[in-house]
Amino acid sequence: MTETIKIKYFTDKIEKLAYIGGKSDWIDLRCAEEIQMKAGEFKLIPLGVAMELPKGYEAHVVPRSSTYKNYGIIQTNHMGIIDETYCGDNDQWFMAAYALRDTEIHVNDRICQFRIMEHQPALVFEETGELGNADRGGHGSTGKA
Ligand SMILES: O=c1ccn([C@H]2C[C@H](O)[C@@H](COP(=O)(O)OP(=O)(O)OP(=O)(O)O)O2)c(=O)[nH]1
Repeated sequence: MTETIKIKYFTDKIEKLAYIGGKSDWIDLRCAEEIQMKAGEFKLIPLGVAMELPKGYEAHVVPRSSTYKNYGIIQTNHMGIIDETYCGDNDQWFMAAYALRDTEIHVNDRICQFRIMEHQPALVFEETGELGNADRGGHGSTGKA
């Protein structure tokens, strides 16, 4: 099964997105402008694209495994969530980045990746004084080994 994503590019300086099945079906995203950051600096890095996702889907954006090694940045929100409603002509995707060292990122560098996910079902919260279940325990309660 395939799904279609409408995509608008904000620059012709980045390569077009490519879905490559097999090795990984996450799609790499590219830096859309020349970026210079000092250690300790935060920046919203434009990714040069806006998209209309398929109906019923959202997108999740995470760094590539090599992003920290190559560029010294981490993603401040840890995972970017792109809502289906983020589909306006000026709704450019960005990566929220914090630099741990002075760094340069060049146009077209692949800095993060995304996949789409179906929305979860609609949820209602039903308040109760007791859940009536046995406690599982958390925070390492199953031990180390
Ligand atoms: O890493 C990200 C995270 C978000 N977005 C865009 C898409 C998303 O739909 C929108 C709003 O994101 P979110 O809801 O996570 O941000 P918020 O801080 O809760 O702002 P809002 O009040 O706009 O919901 O920003 C990105 O481009 N990259």
